[in-house]
Amino acid sequence: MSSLDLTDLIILASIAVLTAGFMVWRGSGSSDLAAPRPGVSAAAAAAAAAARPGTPAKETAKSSKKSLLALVNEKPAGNGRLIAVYGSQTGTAEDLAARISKEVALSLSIPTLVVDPEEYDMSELAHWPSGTKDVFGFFLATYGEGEPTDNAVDFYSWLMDGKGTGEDEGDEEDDMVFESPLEGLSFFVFCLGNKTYEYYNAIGRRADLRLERLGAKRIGERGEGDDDASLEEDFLAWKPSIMAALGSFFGVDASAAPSMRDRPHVPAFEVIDAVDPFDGVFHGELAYDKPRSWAPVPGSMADSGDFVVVGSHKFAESKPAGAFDTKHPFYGRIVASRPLFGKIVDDFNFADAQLPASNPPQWTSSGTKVSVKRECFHIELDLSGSGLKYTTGDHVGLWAENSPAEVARLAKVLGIADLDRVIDLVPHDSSSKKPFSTPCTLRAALSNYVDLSEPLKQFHLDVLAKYATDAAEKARLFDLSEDRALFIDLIQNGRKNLADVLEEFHSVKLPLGVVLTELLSRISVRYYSISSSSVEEPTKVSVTAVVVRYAIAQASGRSDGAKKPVVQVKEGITTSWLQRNHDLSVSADFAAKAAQNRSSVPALYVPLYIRSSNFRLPSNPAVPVIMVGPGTGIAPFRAFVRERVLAAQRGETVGTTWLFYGCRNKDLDYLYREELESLEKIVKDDGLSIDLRISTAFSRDGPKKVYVQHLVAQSQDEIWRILEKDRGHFYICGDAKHMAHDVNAALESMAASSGGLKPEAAKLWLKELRGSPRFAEDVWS
Ligand SMILES: Cc1cc2nc3c(=O)[nH]c(=O)nc-3n(C[C@H](O)[C@H](O)[C@H](O)COP(=O)(O)O)c2cc1C
Repeated sequence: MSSLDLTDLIILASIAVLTAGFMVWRGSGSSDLAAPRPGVSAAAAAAAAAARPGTPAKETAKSSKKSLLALVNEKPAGNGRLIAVYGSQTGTAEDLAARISKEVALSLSIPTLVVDPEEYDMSELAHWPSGTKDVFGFFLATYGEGEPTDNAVDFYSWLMDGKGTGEDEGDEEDDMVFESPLEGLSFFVFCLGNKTYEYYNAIGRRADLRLERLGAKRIGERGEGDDDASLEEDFLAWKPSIMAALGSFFGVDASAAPSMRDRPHVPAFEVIDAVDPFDGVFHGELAYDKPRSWAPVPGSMADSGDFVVVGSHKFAESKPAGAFDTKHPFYGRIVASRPLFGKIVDDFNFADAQLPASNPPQWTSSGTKVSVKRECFHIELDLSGSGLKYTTGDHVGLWAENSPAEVARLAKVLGIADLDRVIDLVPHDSSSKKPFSTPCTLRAALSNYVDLSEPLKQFHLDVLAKYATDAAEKARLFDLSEDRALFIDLIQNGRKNLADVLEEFHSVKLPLGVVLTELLSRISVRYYSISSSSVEEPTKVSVTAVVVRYAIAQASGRSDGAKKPVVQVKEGITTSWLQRNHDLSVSADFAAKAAQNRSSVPALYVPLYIRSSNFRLPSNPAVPVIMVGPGTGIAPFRAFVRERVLAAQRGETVGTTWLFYGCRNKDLDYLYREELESLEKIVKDDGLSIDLRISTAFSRDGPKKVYVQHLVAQSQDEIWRILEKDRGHFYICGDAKHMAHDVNAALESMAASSGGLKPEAAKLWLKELRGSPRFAEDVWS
């Protein structure tokens, strides 16, 4: 097997995960505090209490949004403010909004506020008083087919049609329905998107134009970030222009501010020993007002065929009433789990790097070669008791946990001796919201609340420099924070996280508050295409996940560092956590462990949420379907195929059900092979009324690489007939950048050769098909 470059690997390994997520902890935290412990000042305790988010997020969802206009009165009048609004799913837009705000506060000494539009009544923008000299900065990500993020849906819909119905696209006639034009508003926009998607940065662009048309005053050029190339680079290139525009808007000369090196760092939060809370301590639960207690209930889990059935106890939560949502995930139990790959590795060659003396368990090495284990799991999660429902084709969101090994590594470099210490957070500025539920143990904070796997950004190096006690280390960290090429070479290319850098720079002594709230971001939700059918298994969802795992060479960041880079294996936070859950579920002593009553979240109970999608089977099973889903792109199609075979077993007439699947080797990574072959056999043996076809492409089994788009091209006459004559449906799931792009190209050339259309007409045909309900894509890049 040849070696892969990092981009290939990340694409391969992240297949089936649709990253998304947001504001997990907003609205959590108890409003009650017991008397302070000795050693904790009453002021600190009061500040900690004040920082608890007051309004539970659920209430927000019930349209009791906070008044945006109330913010006008909250801060003393002066030079105005920057109010940074973010539409974010996986946290990038939120992070950029916070970074600009911090820089404006530091360089321009202008007060700032970061606003989640889901929490506020954004329609009050129409009444924003022009005398405030405030600026609104909108950081808006685009998803799906040009859609806003979940937390920006209401705001965007209001902005586009003035009514909040989202039915219009912000046309001129919609201007009329606005209660008043937005003349009082000054604004700028930064768009977050990815060029591989058809609707690149659609939301930010539309919002920018619409704000202007409604009379708002744009104070600086729109920024556009492309996640396919480097969103961070785009942001850094845009930032100076917007800082200059903000400086002139506020009438502040930023060049008069002290240089970054000379500015002291002011921690956003301080960590204190927790005030004894009578409500208890959070042990990693997400987004609840109070810590939860868990009690085992008798009875064993149902057997599920040939799957491994895990444990025999079920825990009931002392659960919060009401519906679950992304801010209040349900804890579902992993009830079955099985590996899907044979013995398979990815090889990496490091000609001039140093391999560690002992190999971690997931890899072997010989000479200059490192072989990393590839793993893929089918994992089933129990929804019973939650009231959560799903439809085949939906996504399930999961919130992962950091690995205990990574927690221990970071604890060691930070000098944390007691991970069971119960802590609370005290904000520097009383309006700052705590990023996660407290009081909690340090173990919970480092395991469940902050993401230890994320590579550091360049501005983090400036913070580290300020806490370095050794002069040479300090100077080097400042250099790394200022010299982009040096940073890319020595930090970014090695995807170094906080522990990696702290292991090199020993003199950095970081306050815990800075670590937990500024250098590490919260663990965000990752969405997976559900691979079970809701008709067949209404109270269980399954995911199909490849573990993200790769070897990387890390060059030393120190000025006096070793010449040879050191090889390290990195793992994705969510998929490696799924793998650990799998290992635990099959471990011999698990049942005994699971039987213990626990105050923390019991093992194998995972926070989850169902997100509905437009990826749907036709309601009439007689309508033919063609599905293209290589790798873990097969996930929703496993469900589609099972559901259609079930319909045939129930006596219904089912149309052509044609799956195009591709992977490397038939015997190693053909996902659900046995299951699919057995379904084909059932169809044949029982004479079911379904035309089930499975076409496979194995890229590494033969002399020539064969991919799904080649199979589509080979069958183009038949596919053309199914789509045009039989009005069949066409689905694609998997990698957006290469596979989906190539399959679309194959469809266009099919329209020309099988359909006899001229090139322009073939283009138009594809465009119309893509815009019709007979076409759906569930893709990621
Ligand atoms: C499932 C998925 C769908 C996406 N759809 C689009 C899209 O239609 N247009 C676009 O420009 N970017 C799209 N993106 C890219 C995101 O907008 C981009 O990664 C952005 O940085 C995410 O910001 P956030 O972390 O704040 O949510 C998509 C990303 C994912 C994971």
